[in-house]
Amino acid sequence: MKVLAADGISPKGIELLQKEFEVDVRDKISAEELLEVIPQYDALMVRSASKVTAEVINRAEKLKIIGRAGVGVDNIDIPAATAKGIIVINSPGGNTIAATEHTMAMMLAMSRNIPIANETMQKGEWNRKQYVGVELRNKTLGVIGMGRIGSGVAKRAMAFDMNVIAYDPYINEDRAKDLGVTVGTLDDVITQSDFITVHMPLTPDTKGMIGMEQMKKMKKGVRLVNCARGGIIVEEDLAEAVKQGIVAGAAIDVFTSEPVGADHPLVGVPGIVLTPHLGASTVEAQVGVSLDVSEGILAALKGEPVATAVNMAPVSPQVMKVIAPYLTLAERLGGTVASLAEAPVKKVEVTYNGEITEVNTGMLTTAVIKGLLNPIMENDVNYVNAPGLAKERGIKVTEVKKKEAEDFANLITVKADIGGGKNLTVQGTLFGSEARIVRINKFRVDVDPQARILVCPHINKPGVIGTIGTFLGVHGINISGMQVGKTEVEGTSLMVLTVDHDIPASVLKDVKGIDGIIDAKLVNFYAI
Ligand SMILES: NC(=O)C1=CN([C@@H]2O[C@H](COP(=O)(O)OP(=O)(O)OC[C@H]3O[C@@H](n4cnc5c(N)ncnc54)[C@H](O)[C@@H]3O)[C@@H](O)[C@H]2O)C=CC1
Ligand SMILES: O=C(O)C(=O)COP(=O)(O)O
Repeated sequence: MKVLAADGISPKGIELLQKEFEVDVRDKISAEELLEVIPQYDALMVRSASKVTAEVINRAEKLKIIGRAGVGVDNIDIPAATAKGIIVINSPGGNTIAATEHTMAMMLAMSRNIPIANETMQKGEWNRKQYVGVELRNKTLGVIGMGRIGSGVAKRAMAFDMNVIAYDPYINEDRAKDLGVTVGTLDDVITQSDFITVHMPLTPDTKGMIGMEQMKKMKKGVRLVNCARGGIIVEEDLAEAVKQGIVAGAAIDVFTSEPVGADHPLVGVPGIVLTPHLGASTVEAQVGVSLDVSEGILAALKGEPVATAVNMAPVSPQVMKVIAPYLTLAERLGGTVASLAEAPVKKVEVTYNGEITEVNTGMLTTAVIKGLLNPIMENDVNYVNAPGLAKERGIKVTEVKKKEAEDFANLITVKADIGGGKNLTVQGTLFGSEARIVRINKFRVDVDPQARILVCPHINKPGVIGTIGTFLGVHGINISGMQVGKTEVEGTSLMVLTVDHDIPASVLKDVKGIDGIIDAKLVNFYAI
């Protein structure tokens, strides 16, 4: 498989990927070049420079994952990627400290005139009078967006004896209060702050959130910081507000369109400190994001789920720890149902019993669907596209949780409605770390869901098992394991044979014709 690492990704993660894949490193790649080369690649790694548009995504032929070595994914067309079943991952925490510290650096640089003082001194001037600054102590800092970076900035600002007031419509107020932050409305932050810093993603809601109207309501002498995304503060309005003295100063790291040249409205305005999107540019952050995303790509290309996927329901590391051992089991239960079903599945009910019910099992249900659809779909089914594909095919998926354990400490039951009043049920559990199918319909079994199994309900009479063994032997198919499941239904049993070779359709048809065999279905776990 081939990976394209664009935009100057740290070599640390690339080295990790090179152990398994061919990696092409293109630190600078134009939009045209990206469009031209993308069909070759299975994975793409970017920072903020490359724009992964719908056109790029639709041009891709093999692309399975886009890794953003950083936080903001506004340069990636997520709906287009999701529609194509392409996983998009980022590194939500890899550059938090870097961006937090850069925000503090920008606030201090702006309030103490450091950039201009340095610039003039480098020219041989000694201007002490001209560059009198302001202190942070006892000032109010308004933080808009109290996520990872916003909280980090608030914490550090308090160490500078600033009062912090925050606005975030999705904030956990207890957490903010624990930090010692006052929670207010957007208007409170705008009217009460001496410094305002923004730390939210660029969305239709946040775009242009701070324009001339808001700036006119701000305190005299207010200073603004944007180390989040260009466009949250309207650039032309900010330039004008600083020129007119409505805003005393600004420190800006990010721009609506990057890179920025001398013609940008914020360039050359006295009182505005600019950096060329350096928030994440520390050695430590770049190693961190590169490793995070490379590990995610390695996992995704092996078909494993990635907790940092942004186009899937998020899964916390704590939940992931609980559910990870069950993912393969869930997928194989889904695959078993697909292989045993005589008619298209209309509804799937996934029931969880035992301790596992204490966490969000959404990803396990997605794993069941992935397993159910993979054997029957032309294209790869993954954690991103599985729910949408099930919906498209009209398969209704429900989840049931029952705290009480049944015969096993934890149990997953997949019940499929295959129409005509018929259901198919497969149950599985973990014995230690080993997956086991413990029931198929009414038959209690103990099957290792590996390789290939032949599932044969049959009449419980002498000779049936021997006949099938001999028949498969004649066709060169070796049996390496066998189980006979009990049932309350008198006179019938279920034989599950682990076979070392594929069974051609014609042989399978003849197996069904053996006296006493009710049915014969092959479950090929290699295809699930
Ligand atoms: N300059 C740089 O190099 C870097 C910039 N960033 C940018 O910083 C921003 C924040 O990053 P993180 O703190 O890691 O993200 P985060 O996801 O932890 O926090 C974002 C916060 O914004 C809040 N939010 C969303 N909509 C809002 C609204 N309408 N009004 C107020 N708050 C709103 C969310 O509730 C959340 O708490 C992102 O845009 C990211 O791209 C991140 C890293 C480096
Ligand atoms: O992580 C983010 O959101 C950033 O803005 C960092 O961008 P970069 O990777 O430095 O181009």
